[in-house]
This record gives sequence, C-alpha cells and structure tokens, in this order.
Amino acid sequence: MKHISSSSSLGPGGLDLTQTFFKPINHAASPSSTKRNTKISVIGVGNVGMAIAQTILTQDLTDELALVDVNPEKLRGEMLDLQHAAAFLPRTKINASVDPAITAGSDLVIVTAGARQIADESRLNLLQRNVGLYSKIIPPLVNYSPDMILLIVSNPVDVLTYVAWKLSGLPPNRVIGSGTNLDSSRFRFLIADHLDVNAQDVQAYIVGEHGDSSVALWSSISVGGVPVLSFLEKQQIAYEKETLENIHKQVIESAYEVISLKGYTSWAIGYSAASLARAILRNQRSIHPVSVLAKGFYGIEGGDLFLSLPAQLGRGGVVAVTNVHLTDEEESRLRKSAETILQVQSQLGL
Ligand SMILES: NC(=O)C1=CN([C@@H]2O[C@H](COP(=O)(O)OP(=O)(O)OC[C@H]3O[C@@H](n4cnc5c(N)ncnc54)[C@H](O)[C@@H]3O)[C@@H](O)[C@H]2O)C=CC1
Ligand SMILES: CC(=O)C(=O)O
Repeated sequence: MKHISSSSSLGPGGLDLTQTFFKPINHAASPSSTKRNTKISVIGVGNVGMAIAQTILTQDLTDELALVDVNPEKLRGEMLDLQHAAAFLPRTKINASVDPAITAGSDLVIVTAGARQIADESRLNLLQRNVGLYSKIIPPLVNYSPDMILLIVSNPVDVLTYVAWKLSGLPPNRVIGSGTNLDSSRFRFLIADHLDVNAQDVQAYIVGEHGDSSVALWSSISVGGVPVLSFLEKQQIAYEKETLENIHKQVIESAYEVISLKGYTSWAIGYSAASLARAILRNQRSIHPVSVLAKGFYGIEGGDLFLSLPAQLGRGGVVAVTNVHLTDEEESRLRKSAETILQVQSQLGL
C-alpha cells in the first residue's frame, strides 16, 4: 500500500539534488551522528490525535512522527498542514499512511482512534464500539513495533488499556493508559486558581478511573511543598469537606462541560500525552498518575484491571508504582472505582 510520504530526495521538477547540493566530507562519524533516532506514531488523527501530534512537534520530542488513520484525505491534509510548519519547528520527519506498516520501529505508539462522547454521554458508553476497533488496530501495531511502549488514549481509557494489553501480548509495564494524568492537571489548575498560585507548584493527584468514579487524593496535596490539609489543621483554619468535594466534582464535570461547549476536548489531552511521551522517551523517571495494571496495589484485588495510580515512567515504560499513604476513605473509594471498571470489563468476555 502506498504511503503518503513526507519527503523525497527529488527537488522541484524531479531533480535529484542530494548528490550535487552538498560536497561530502570524509571523517569519523561524530557522536551526534550516531545517536539513535526516536520514532513516535499516533493512531487516529482526529481532534485528540492532532493535538497530541502538534504538542509533540512543538516540544521537540521525536525525530520521526508517523500518523495513521482510516480516512486518507483527512490524513494527508493533516500531514501536509503540519509539514508546512517545518520552518517554525524543530526538525521532525513526518509521514502518514492508512497502512500501519508506516509505524514500523516505533519507540512509542499513541492510540487515539475511536468514537468519542457526545454531550452528557459517559466514557464507558463508548466501550463496545471502541473494543471492536481495537481488535483490528492493536495486533498489527505490535507486529511492526515489538519493542514499543503503547500509550492508550481512546475512551474508556482504563478498560481499553486492559483490552490493548490483552490483544498486544506486551508486558504490562509497556502498556499504559493516559488515565487521570489529565484529571490531575484539571485538579491542579482548580486548586491553583482557588489559591492564586502556579499550578506547577501544586502537587495533587486524581487516581482511579478516568471518569465518574475517579478519586481525589486530598490527604497528599501540597502547595510549594507544604501539605495543605495538615497546614490548615495546624493553623486551626476551618474548611468544609463540601468545598473539597465540589472541587473534585468540577474535575469530573470538566470533560462534560468542554464537550457540551466545543464538541470535544483536545488541547489539555494533547499536553497531557506529550508530558507522558517526554517522561518515557527521555527516561525522566518522573511520577504521573496513569493507568497501569493495578491488581495488588492499595488493596485492589479481584482480577486484572488497569486504573490510574501515581507511577514512575521511564524508557522501559512503567518503572514503579508509588506506595503513598492513603486514608481509609481514599483507599475505599479507590477500591470502588476498581470494582466499577471490573464490572464493565466483565461484559467483554476477554
Ligand atoms: N483519555 C483521555 O483523557 C481523552 C480521551 N479522548 C478520547 O479520544 C478518542 C478520540 O477523540 P477525538 O480525536 O475527539 O475523536 P475524532 O472523531 O475527532 O477522531 C477519531 C479519529 O479516529 C480515526 N479512526 C477511526 N477508526 C480508525 C482506525 N481503525 N485506525 C485509525 N484511525 C481510525 C477516525 O478516522 C478519526 O480521525 C475518543 O475515544 C475520545 O473519547 C478524548 C479526550 C481525552
Ligand atoms: C474526553 C475526556 O476523556 C476528557 O477530556 O477527559
């Protein structure tokens, strides 16, 4: 199948300039010329896939970017539109094809293909449609890039990460769902907005399902290194539990609100996925709340499932899961979130 290729050695008019434009020099290869290229593939070039692709390019996270979609016109249009920004971006080779062979040798494959919610529709409602799609999408990706890290974004992301893990046969550390990395950013934004501080100074995690049963870890929130709840208690500053619940409720409602206003969410998940790509490809060993195989952590039992826990990410994918202290209430909410996911998963018969 023909690839919608980005570059060729032929200049305008079919003239091969590569041999005449430069004079070769003979010297030992410099260390930089032997550096291994990195390759990211994005599957699905809809709102989310393109927001991720665009963020990856502006943040200079890869040498090669391969785009795949089933809609050839949209795909070629998106590829050309990105290529036309080449003069303003770090150099990245961009290719696109309806054939997943274009992804061969990827270090990271990000899957965004699939149905999305309409206003007021739950993410879990997308399951049957997107599982069908995944059974076609995932196996060839693994054949073409057996060493990849697979990052799942399509919804419902936790169950689809489990499905992708099952279909791929990859070890669990190399299959990750974007999970509540996005919800946690929304949470940090809301807290920062409340306190009029920089969201990057707010350490706060949402864990569990990327969806309605997510869990806010209030007990471990800190701002500028100061644990917020114990600070309030020590200072005898009264706060209503309801205020906290309302902030978490706003996080849960964020996606519904944006979808009802603009039809889809895209920019925040673009930055969220790019932050995960950076952690993985640059071996940052940074901690992100992402969807990982959760059985055995925080008292979660009863079957294999993926949900978000604060996990350390590096070149091998998930390096470790943190063992932070949760209150009894947080742990019990997390287990309920796990039960919700397991219940949905049980309908799949995988
Ligand atoms: N995990 C998260 O935090 C978030 C997840 N999402 C999810 O991301 C997914 C994509 O959302 P949008 O980009 O807004 O949808 P969209 O409808 O704009 O794009 C979906 C794309 O997938 C393509 N596609 C369909 N079947 C394909 C296949 N077999 N192979 C390759 N491409 C295929 C379509 O042609 C389309 O271009 C949805 O499931 C949505 O719910 C959206 C926002 C955040
Ligand atoms: C759509 C979705 O999952 C989100 O924006 O959180």
